[in-house]
Amino acid sequence: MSDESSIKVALLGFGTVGSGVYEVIESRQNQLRHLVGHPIEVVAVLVDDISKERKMGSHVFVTDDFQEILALPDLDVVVEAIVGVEPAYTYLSHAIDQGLHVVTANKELFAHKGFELQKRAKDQGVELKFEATVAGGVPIIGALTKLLQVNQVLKIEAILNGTSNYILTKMREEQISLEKALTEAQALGYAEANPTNDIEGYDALYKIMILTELLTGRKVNQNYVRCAGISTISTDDINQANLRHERIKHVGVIEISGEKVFSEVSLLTVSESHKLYSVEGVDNAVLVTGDLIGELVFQGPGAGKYPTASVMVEDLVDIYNPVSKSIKLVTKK
Ligand SMILES: NC(=O)C1=CN([C@@H]2O[C@H](COP(=O)(O)OP(=O)(O)OC[C@H]3O[C@@H](n4cnc5c(N)ncnc54)[C@H](OP(=O)(O)O)[C@@H]3O)[C@@H](O)[C@H]2O)C=CC1
Ligand SMILES: N[C@@H](CC=O)C(=O)O
Repeated sequence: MSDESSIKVALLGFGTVGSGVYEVIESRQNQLRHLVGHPIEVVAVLVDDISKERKMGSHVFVTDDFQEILALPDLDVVVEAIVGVEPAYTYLSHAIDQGLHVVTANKELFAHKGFELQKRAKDQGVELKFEATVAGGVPIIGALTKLLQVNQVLKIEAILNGTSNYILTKMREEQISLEKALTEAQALGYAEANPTNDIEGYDALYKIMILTELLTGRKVNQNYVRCAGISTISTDDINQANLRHERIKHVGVIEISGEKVFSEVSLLTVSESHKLYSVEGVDNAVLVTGDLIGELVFQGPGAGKYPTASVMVEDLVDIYNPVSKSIKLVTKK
């Protein structure tokens, strides 16, 4: 790539997340150019239904055929925000085999095929970034992989589904039904295309699988992780807990002791002294216990257009940013 040429990006998906990534890239051109030394340009978008009206520049090539994306000349990166394991796995495998870098937000895909994709990317010498797959806008993958490399992570306790936390908060604060709160979460762009994944706990389960794999280096079988969602919770349950100064939270846990690893997603009733008690609305929070550092808390928006686009564009910059790639220790004279 010459100094003048742009970094060419294809977006897979133009829903809540994909359109957010597009808008951030468009609106932060100067900053991105400064960070990576080149303009970043979205040249193509893959969607399911090409007849839908989209807010994007007329120069962007829109298609429902992934082969047309792969055939584009000089493409550098594929940013994926579509839904489910397939066809995303096939698309990203082909992209990697063609030498393209990949940024993904697709947790269902990454929980089931992250291992295979990472091996493929390593073999091809391309970058595969997946910060957006866990905890929305909270950069927990980067924190665990870049900032906690020396620590032994012993435990993670986390609220990982923004939609469930939003629903539980609204049910308590406004005494509305789960269904009504879910409709609001969908309108705000927090929920999955199939919201069963949120309220039955699968979305948080995928995130726990990804974190467990990251920490242990071992592939996780979904069937070995117990998973419960919030679908059975009523306002009555929430009010009963409230009377005891407790809150019901949807929590994923990972405990690591030597070779033993325990992971699960369940409902937890927490008292006021618990760090997850005051994590409200769409926020996620990840409590990390490291053997050297003790307990750390990472908290922030766990879903939504711009928080998710934020971490994806940071991932994109991280692939190219010459500063982060070339930090060297300076010897004092
Ligand atoms: N919403 C959020 O807060 C977060 C979502 N994610 C993940 O990001 C991904 C996208 O989520 P979100 O933007 O909310 O979902 P949306 O349903 O809003 O958007 C999905 C997009 O993908 C396109 N699409 C779906 N299936 C296909 C397919 N087979 N081929 C081509 N295009 C397809 C849709 O096309 P069309 O527009 O034509 O329907 C749409 O543009 C998911 O994997 C989700 O789990 C991750 C973190 C946060
Ligand atoms: N539906 C998910 C979106 C982000 O991962 C959630 O609510 O957390």
